[in-house]
Amino acid sequence: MILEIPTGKGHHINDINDFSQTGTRHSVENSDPILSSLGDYAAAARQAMTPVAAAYFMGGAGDEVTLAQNRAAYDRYALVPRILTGMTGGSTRLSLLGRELTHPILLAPVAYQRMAHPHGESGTATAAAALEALMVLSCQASEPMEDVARAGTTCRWFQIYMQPTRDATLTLVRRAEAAGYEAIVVTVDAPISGVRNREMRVGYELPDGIAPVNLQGLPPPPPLPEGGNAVFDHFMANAPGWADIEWLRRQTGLHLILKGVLHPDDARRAVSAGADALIVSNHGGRVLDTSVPTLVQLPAVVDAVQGAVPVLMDGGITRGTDIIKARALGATAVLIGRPIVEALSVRGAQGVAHILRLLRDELEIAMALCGCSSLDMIGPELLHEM
Ligand SMILES: Cc1cc2nc3c(=O)[nH]c(=O)nc-3n(C[C@H](O)[C@H](O)[C@H](O)COP(=O)(O)O)c2cc1C
Ligand SMILES: CCCCCCC(=O)C(=O)O
Repeated sequence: MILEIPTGKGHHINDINDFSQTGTRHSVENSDPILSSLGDYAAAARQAMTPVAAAYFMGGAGDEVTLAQNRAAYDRYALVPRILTGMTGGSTRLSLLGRELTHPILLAPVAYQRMAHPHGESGTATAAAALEALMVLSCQASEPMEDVARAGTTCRWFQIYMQPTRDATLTLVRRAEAAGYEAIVVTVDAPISGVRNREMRVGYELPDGIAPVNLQGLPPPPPLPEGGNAVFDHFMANAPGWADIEWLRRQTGLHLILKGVLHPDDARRAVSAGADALIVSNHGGRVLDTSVPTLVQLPAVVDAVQGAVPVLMDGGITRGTDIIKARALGATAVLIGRPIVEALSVRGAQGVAHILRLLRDELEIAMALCGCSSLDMIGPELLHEM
């Protein structure tokens, strides 16, 4: 399936072989094997990416236990489908923070997408808009947030890490407001990078020409004091706390979403602090290895917030049936991370559009086969825990 996607820049993306200045090691021709699942794209991405880019985009922290278990958690549940339910008027529609969405598949914030392909975040945004998928842009994007917002009308959530100073955080938020973003997603599970052994083994560093352009000009962390501890006195010297979330809540009228919530007590605290939604996430197993798989922890967070705010989740989603299972355990919507950059590296924006189409199709087919004509019909009674 070849998709022609308007880039928003007056031409169509058809040159999938322009791999200059990226972490992609060879071109992928249109005649390459048919890619029919997100797993097929992951396998193709292993060939398409340089070892350095693959270590960054596909790796996790430590022994990658959480990375593997995020995915394995879906296989612990079998589906118990219902029959003869009728599907008239069926759809995957939902409402989320005042927006009507045609399906519950969001694009997670993923940094440095131009390292995967020159189409970068703008290409992803174009594909997301074509497939009506809400996209979250990383503050560590390799393109200016204003350009990406222009490239795709569904790129409307902006992710931030709390910066070393409140002024710097506000600078990002004000830019996002001005660019038309509707939500600030604050990632709270990575005040410091995890132990990325896979990256260390290949000597990972950003290639020339790829940079976190939206952070340029903002103050770096304070220097390491003489005799100080690198973790506590340098990287974590200005680590954010709940007071900073409450402060940020007062600074902006945009929706405020906390990403990286796993403990039910933190979920309750986030709601009290004014969060409009939560994302159950362990950063795709990239930060604290052996942290709990997200699907395992999702029900506790859903139970803790008692419907006060929508609970989204990410981690390991590659199949429509995964989305059904997440939804059955209380997720309003899901996000995908690695599949975006895997598809991008293989076929640029066309690849991203294709995996979104594949996942939407799989979700619709799985719903139909489970006897669910709407997302609201998906409940825990569909699951058998093995
Ligand atoms: C290469 C890469 C870069 C990421 N960059 C960010 C980021 O800048 N901000 C953020 O909040 N999460 C980031 N994440 C985490 C994702 O948003 C998401 O939580 C995770 O990828 C979901 O798991 P999945 O990859 O199994 O779908 C990144 C993930 C990957 C794989
Ligand atoms: C302090 C953690 C920075 C990580 C930046 C990008 C990211 O979230 C990821 O690679 O994962």
